[in-house]
Amino acid sequence: MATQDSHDPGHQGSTADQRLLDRGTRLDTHHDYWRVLRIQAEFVEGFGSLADLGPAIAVFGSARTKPDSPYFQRGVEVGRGLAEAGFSVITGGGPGAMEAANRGAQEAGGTSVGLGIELPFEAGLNPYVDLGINFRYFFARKTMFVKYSQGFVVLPGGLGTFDELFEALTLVQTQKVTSFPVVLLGSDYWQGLLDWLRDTVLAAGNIAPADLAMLTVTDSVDEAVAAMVEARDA
Ligand SMILES: C/C(=C\CNc1ncnc2c1ncn2[C@@H]1O[C@H](COP(=O)(O)O)[C@@H](O)[C@H]1O)CO
Repeated sequence: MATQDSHDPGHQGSTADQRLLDRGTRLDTHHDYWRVLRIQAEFVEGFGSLADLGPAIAVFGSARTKPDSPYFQRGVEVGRGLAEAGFSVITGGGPGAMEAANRGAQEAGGTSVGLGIELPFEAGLNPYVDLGINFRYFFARKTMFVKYSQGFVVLPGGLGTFDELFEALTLVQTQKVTSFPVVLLGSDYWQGLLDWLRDTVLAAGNIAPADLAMLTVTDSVDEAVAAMVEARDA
């Protein structure tokens, strides 16, 4: 199923998130009352569509990863490996690393899920999504990633990927979710972040050693899949 109803006629050129959050509209309380109903509907649709998904892993990574990048290939492999291990694969439904993981999952016969987001530059769901939902609001969509997955595999990415990664880490740190493996795939890309977290953030006392231990960095797709299987079967 792929719903494509996120556009609001009469609001061409802006997104629902902008109308909720952007300067000039923040104090628009009259419309905000009605927005609450749309936000509620988005949660209802997400919960309704994903409730029967079964064990799933979310794969994140850059929307800009090109098909000729080694990380695109790794995305395909991780999608395939997770599907072969019995997981549904959830991504942001967009291009790049998301498309790669959806493709691997679909080609392996797994359930390939895309949680798209309404953006000013519309890209639409990638063609490898079997179960697709388009969200207007980032925060509703982010709830779905965490609620319906049992762990995250994170390929190299930018701000959107960091947002998803650090939200998961914060939820684990504050024990809002427990037993939630987070694997960073690609040591050449991620090791610098790990070094900074250890040498600067941990050294400043702003995180605990246990917080750093939440993260596994690997170059092995098999190891990433194994970490998810181990947490599922524990
Ligand atoms: C940039 C382009 C299209 C963007 N389309 C997206 N579609 C769905 N989800 C997206 C998109 N862009 C970002 N996201 C979310 O953030 C993560 C990737 O962000 P990053 O900044 O690229 O790392 C991703 O996991 C999505 O959930 C046109 O090429």
